[in-house]
Amino acid sequence: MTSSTNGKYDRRPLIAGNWKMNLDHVQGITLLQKLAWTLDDAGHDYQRAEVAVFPPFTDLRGVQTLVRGDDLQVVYGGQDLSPHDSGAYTGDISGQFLEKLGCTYVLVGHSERRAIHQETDELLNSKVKAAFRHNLTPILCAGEGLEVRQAGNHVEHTVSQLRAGIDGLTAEQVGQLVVAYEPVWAIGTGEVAGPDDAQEMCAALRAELGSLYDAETAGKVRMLYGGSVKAANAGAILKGKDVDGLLVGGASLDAAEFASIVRFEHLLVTD
Ligand SMILES: O=C(CO)COP(=O)(O)O
Repeated sequence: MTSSTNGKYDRRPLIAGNWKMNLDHVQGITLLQKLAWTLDDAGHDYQRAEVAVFPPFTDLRGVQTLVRGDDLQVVYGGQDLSPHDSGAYTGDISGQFLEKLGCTYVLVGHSERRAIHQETDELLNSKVKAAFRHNLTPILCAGEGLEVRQAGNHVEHTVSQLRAGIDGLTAEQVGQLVVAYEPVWAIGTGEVAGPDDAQEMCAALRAELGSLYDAETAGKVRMLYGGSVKAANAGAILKGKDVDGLLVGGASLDAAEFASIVRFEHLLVTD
């Protein structure tokens, strides 16, 4: 991925910051303001690389107000959503509410949701469908743990998570999807999958979509890599031709670091 037009298909690079359970709504606004200023000062062209943040739910209203008030081009989304639209689901958040708050995206199936909350592929499939019902673009996360990687079954494992997550979607929906490959062993550990690993998996995921749907549909899907991404390694990972962006955790909490990931020179090459 070296441009905003990846060959025949227009896959605008997406650099996404997952804040996880960090930053209260005041801290969140401060970070977003700083990020926007830094990117503006650098003359960032959002058409060349889209920038998204995923704050905690309690920050979203403040983020919406700031984005609207200051006319920011940064987009945002929820870190999760309920498979249901409303009702007696204490503690859950409906896609309907996220849509009302101006969210563009929603993360589905982050490995921390899969591991800590035991979310199954079947549940995640209903969350993906709930996202589409509320005009949110799901970012479906998939990736293997260390044991699976060591056994050499990482491609099969991750591809099967993707297959289960998109069960029953139309080709039109799949074409809008974003998929994030996040190897669990590389999240928050400082271990990064090598650029070749990221490319191998993104290509395998795309190939699977090609065989389940068709090449044109698969060619539209943006594939992100996530796991210990920093400004120092972002460029090498983004060189993979099937890697269309990054899902950044820890480094997205530092405005300057995240802005330099967004601004990595490879994103700015014109073709
Ligand atoms: O889980 C991640 C993003 O969703 C990756 O987190 P880190 O970048 O902190 O490893």
